Amino acid sequence: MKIAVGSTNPAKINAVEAGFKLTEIDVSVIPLKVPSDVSEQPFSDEETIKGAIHRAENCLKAIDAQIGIGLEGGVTETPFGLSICNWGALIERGQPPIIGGGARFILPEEIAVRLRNGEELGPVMEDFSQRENVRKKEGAIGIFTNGKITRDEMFLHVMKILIGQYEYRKM
Ligand SMILES: O=P(O)(O)OP(=O)(O)OP(=O)(O)OC[C@H]1O[C@@H](n2cnc3c(O)ncnc32)[C@H](O)[C@@H]1O
Ligand SMILES: [Mg+2]
Repeated sequence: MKIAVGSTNPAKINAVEAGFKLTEIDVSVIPLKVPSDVSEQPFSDEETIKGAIHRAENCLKAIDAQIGIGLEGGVTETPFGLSICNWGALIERGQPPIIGGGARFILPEEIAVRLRNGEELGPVMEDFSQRENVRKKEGAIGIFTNGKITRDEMFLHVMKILIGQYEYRKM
């Protein structure tokens, strides 16, 4: 089965491949650079979910895959500080989107301040950690959890939530 993923970020692609490896479904995963049609740095759950859905929809418009997947990273304000939020959408052609979210934590205030001033988390994390391509590797979550949970592990969890719901719908 052809599965199109609306990203070329290896942290996301690895998670999609690892997610389907846990199933009986034989897939070929096709990474596609498609627009999310939301801001580069989504700033609410709503905007982040929209980004994930748009990526999945735009995949299905771009090629003849049976399933489109969108994974989107964002942040959202809470009474306790700015939280990371990550959302995924799995769309089977002709069906409504299946949606699921990822693990969260509150960002240190020095990072949050920079995002509220319009910077993007990816570059801020590179600057803060003095490491390159953080968003494609461990991610902010990897750095601030001391490597306990990396960005691809977090997205793998999202993929399990999506694929599990997809299987449940088929039962
Ligand atoms: O190529 P794409 O698929 O766009 O992958 P991305 O890394 O840019 O990921 P998103 O667009 O989904 O994430 C939105 C923004 O948040 C950043 N971001 C999200 N989670 C992150 C994390 O864990 N570590 C570093 N940057 C992160 C990312 O760089 C973007 O600025
Ligand atoms: Mg991006």
